[in-house]
Amino acid sequence: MPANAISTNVPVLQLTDIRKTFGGITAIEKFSLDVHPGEIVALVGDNGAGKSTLIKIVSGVHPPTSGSIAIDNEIVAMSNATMARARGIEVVYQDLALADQQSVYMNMFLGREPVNRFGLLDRRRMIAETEQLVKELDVRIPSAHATIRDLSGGQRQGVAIARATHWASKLILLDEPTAALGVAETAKVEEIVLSLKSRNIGVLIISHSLDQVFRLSDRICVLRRGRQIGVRKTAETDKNQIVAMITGLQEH
Ligand SMILES: Nc1ncnc2c1ncn2[C@@H]1O[C@H](COP(=O)(O)OP(=O)(O)OP(=O)(O)O)[C@@H](O)[C@H]1O
Repeated sequence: MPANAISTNVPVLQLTDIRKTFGGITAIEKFSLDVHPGEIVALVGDNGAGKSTLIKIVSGVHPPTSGSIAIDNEIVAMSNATMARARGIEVVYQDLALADQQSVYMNMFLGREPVNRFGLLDRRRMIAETEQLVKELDVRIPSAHATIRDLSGGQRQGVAIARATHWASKLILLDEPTAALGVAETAKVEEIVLSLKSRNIGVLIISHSLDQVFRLSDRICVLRRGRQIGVRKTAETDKNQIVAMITGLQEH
């Protein structure tokens, strides 16, 4: 795939008129958004704006109350995370879902381990695929055999993103992927996120850091109290405008 793959016209993800209520609470209202292959879209908004709820809707954790989700122009119903994964959608959370006691390569395949013709774990394949992906994404870890608990926060998040990349054919959802990391680790993880563009995967990222949003995203979608306030091309906006949209304190 070319290093700077160009977005096609068919969105990898198309959300139309999504609404989500929890009892009497309306968490998301009339929300529509497209994400294209190779595009990074940032979701920003204040606490409680509905960002995590949206990620959970796209990852199959919460079915929407109404509205539609299309993957590659096909309307899909995803009533659990397994169905979303089967559609090529993977999520990376801030609190990592890695097995601490296990090796990097076991984590890459957690719950989806390949077996060889004798019905045994195909470790050779797991290690080879892990090593290749870690190299491609430049995730700096001692080896595929390293135990997760011995890695730094940045290395772990690198493994989590590498795992998502291994399984996601369409879309990766990142929910505050660097919230727990230091400056250098954050820079490395951001580099890995940017490298996903060349794999033609769509990325939807939640971040509270506007600096990060401006470093990574192609477009920024602002949410306030469950409503989409607007979408801006990152190159055509600035932090002041986005802050005004998030807070609703100024005209935009
Ligand atoms: N499972 C749930 N049950 C009831 N209400 C919920 C549930 N999940 C989210 N909400 C409500 O939906 C609204 C949106 O919450 P959400 O967590 O999506 O916001 P957020 O933008 O991700 O916030 P933060 O930045 O603080 O994580 C909030 O009012 C929240 O209380």
